[in-house]
Amino acid sequence: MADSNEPLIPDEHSRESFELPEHPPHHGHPSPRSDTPNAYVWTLTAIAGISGLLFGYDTGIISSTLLHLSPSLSPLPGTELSSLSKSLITSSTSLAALLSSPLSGALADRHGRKSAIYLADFLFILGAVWQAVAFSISDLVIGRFIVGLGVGVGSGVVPMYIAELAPASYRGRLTTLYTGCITGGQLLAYAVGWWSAEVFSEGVGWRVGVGLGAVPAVVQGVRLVWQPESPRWLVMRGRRTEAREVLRKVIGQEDDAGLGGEVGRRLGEIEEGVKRAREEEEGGEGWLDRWLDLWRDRQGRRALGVVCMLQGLQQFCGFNSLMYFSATIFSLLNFTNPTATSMLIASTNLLFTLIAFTLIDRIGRRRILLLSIPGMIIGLLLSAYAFSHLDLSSPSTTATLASPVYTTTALLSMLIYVSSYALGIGTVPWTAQTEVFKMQHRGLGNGLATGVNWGGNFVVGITFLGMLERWGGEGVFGVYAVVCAVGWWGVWRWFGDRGGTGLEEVEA
Ligand SMILES: O[C@H]1[C@H](O)[C@@H](O)[C@H](O)[C@@H](O)[C@H]1O
Repeated sequence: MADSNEPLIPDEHSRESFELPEHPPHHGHPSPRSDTPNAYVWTLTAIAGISGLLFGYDTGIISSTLLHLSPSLSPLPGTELSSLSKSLITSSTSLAALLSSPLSGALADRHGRKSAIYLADFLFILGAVWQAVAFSISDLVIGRFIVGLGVGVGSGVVPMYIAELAPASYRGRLTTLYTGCITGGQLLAYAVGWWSAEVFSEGVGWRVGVGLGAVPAVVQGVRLVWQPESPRWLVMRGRRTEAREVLRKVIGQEDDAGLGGEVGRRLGEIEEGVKRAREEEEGGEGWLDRWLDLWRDRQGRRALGVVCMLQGLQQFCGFNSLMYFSATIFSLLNFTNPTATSMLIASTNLLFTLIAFTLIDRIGRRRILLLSIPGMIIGLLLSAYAFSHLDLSSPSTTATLASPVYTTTALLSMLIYVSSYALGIGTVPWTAQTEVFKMQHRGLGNGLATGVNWGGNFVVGITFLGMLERWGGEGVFGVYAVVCAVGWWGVWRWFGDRGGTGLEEVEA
């Protein structure tokens, strides 16, 4: 159990106190090695990160798409799409991601990380084309569902793939780059949605927007041919020579044939980890066996609980209500250009994710969360206060027009919330879930935690508008503030920090 006397923000140098509860102690200080990634590792990360870009693009494009569907897909000419249709179109993607992500880990363990990314690309392309040529709402829902299957597989596998290629002391930064790709994809989607609506006629612009999602998937699919498998997966499959070759390139040193150099040392660590994983594996290799094995293992169970808590907090804090509906909120608040204002939110998300990129390995995952979640709570409470003075029932009420102080406060408070979110909880769960599991549980654990993420995403997407109608902005943001406060306590109580340690040390 976590020591209740443990300092809230432990000394930077006492990384042992960041351990997961009841995690076996390290043998000595896990001094981070200064193994700066070379150009090859950056390139591999960038190519893998295209999956994150597609995740962001395909979830972000829906906000502008919803505004322009009516003439072409309305059941009757001149009618608007119903809220139910809009909700189905929006949340079919997260529902599909929820279904596919838990399976992605087993797939990646059995057929390799690369095969899973290929599958995701195929689904991204098929789904994009399907949406672009949709002639009914159900066509569009199916297209968005297919894309969602791809998003689920990609988000379950890519952070793990990046972490398995990354040098230990840069792992946080490189996996944060993945989140940077997601937030960049969201911003890109807003920009493309705006541009395509300006340039193309009604009924065509949104098709261009959704169809363009196929392009990055084609680029990634082609470039993936030259991408290596993860060295850990190769060792797991007994393909030692290939693993050695990948490590040689990743480390950027000539192979020392086991003469004590970095390549031999890293390969030895991985082999040791795989050996231990095999010894510990009680059951067979099937999905159910792995699940039972993870569940029976005390540390595995706890690791799963902690990363599911983090992924749950990332979603139930309500952030994606802004990603999906900020344009709607800003038009209700009578902003002259709601889309541009939404882009401000998306840009802030991207900017602060990039700042997190520079901080995460230096400050540590636990500390960055403990410092940033209070910022989210302040932003949400300020939002609740501002919304309690605003009337959302009609876009042009005089109450709204007469309250520039409150609309400005609402916008500023959202910016405080988004920037604090992006610094910590928007990023850390993706990194943490690649770090806390033993090798034999990693694929499954990642997949399950990603499933929790998408479950939360789905729930927030489907409930937000209803809650807003029923409780008003002050009620919804108040609830999200309570979730954050409980989450802060959960992080303080249960979350350790694995920054700077080799993935194999999880086995130790
Ligand atoms: O890490 C990402 C990122 O924070 C995105 O902006 C958000 O939309 C996703 O749900 C989340 O998983």
